[in-house]
Amino acid sequence: MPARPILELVNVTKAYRVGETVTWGLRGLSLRIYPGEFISVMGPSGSGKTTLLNIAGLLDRPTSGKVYIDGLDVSRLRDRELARLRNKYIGFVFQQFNLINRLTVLENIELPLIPRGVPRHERRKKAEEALVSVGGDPSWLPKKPLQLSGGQQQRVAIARAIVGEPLILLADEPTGALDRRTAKRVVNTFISLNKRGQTIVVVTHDPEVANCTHKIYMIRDGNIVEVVEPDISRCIINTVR
Ligand SMILES: Nc1ncnc2c1ncn2[C@@H]1O[C@H](COP(=O)(O)OP(=O)(O)OP(=O)(O)O)[C@@H](O)[C@H]1O
Repeated sequence: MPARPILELVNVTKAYRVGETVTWGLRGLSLRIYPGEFISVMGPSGSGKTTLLNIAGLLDRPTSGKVYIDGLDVSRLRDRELARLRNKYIGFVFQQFNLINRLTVLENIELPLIPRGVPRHERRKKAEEALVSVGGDPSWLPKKPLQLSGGQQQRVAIARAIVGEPLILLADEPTGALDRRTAKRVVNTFISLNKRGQTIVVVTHDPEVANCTHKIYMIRDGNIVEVVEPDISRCIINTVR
């Protein structure tokens, strides 16, 4: 295992204040993720999984504690610097697809490549490759997201997350909206991305998805309570159902 984690959370808390009420999303969580790892996070509803991904993905800041990306303390960075790091390091698949409905599928997928100055024809090629690799069809490219089914939209969102070859892919319930056959394809995509070195963190309620990863972090009340060894024979791609 390389010495330096690609992502490290140290004693991270997150408090949500609504009026007088404070809800704790995370309560002093620490976590290290090394390059090439493929991990999953499971836990009951409200345990802090989405909060964890938002903080790890630099979409939100902790109330206290430290977040390091590739050894860099991101706590003091301004929003613009955070956004730059996010574009370079992180691909995000959201529970709700979060596609931009007035843009075409192609325009959605190529978005992360625009700040990097990738020429138009190359953006198109990479976008098409990313879409096909997650089981999508090139005929979707000129369409608007709302002309596609929910499962198709989620595949577009995954294509957008991987098109820029991020160092870390963070996925929040990536198969939740997909039928089983499509879910298998998406998990296969994650597995082959990981084999090519992609670091992946997947939040999932589905044990058949978690069992395809290398390590399962169980989270409860804003903290990791257990690390479980997956059973690969119970990975969705190895089940006949
Ligand atoms: N924006 C917010 N404002 C107030 N409380 C919030 C906010 N976001 C999350 N919380 C609270 O923080 C805690 C953790 O929420 P989080 O969404 O991270 O859980 P989760 O494990 O992802 O849940 P689920 O599986 O239902 O998506 C919950 O008690 C939740 O109500």
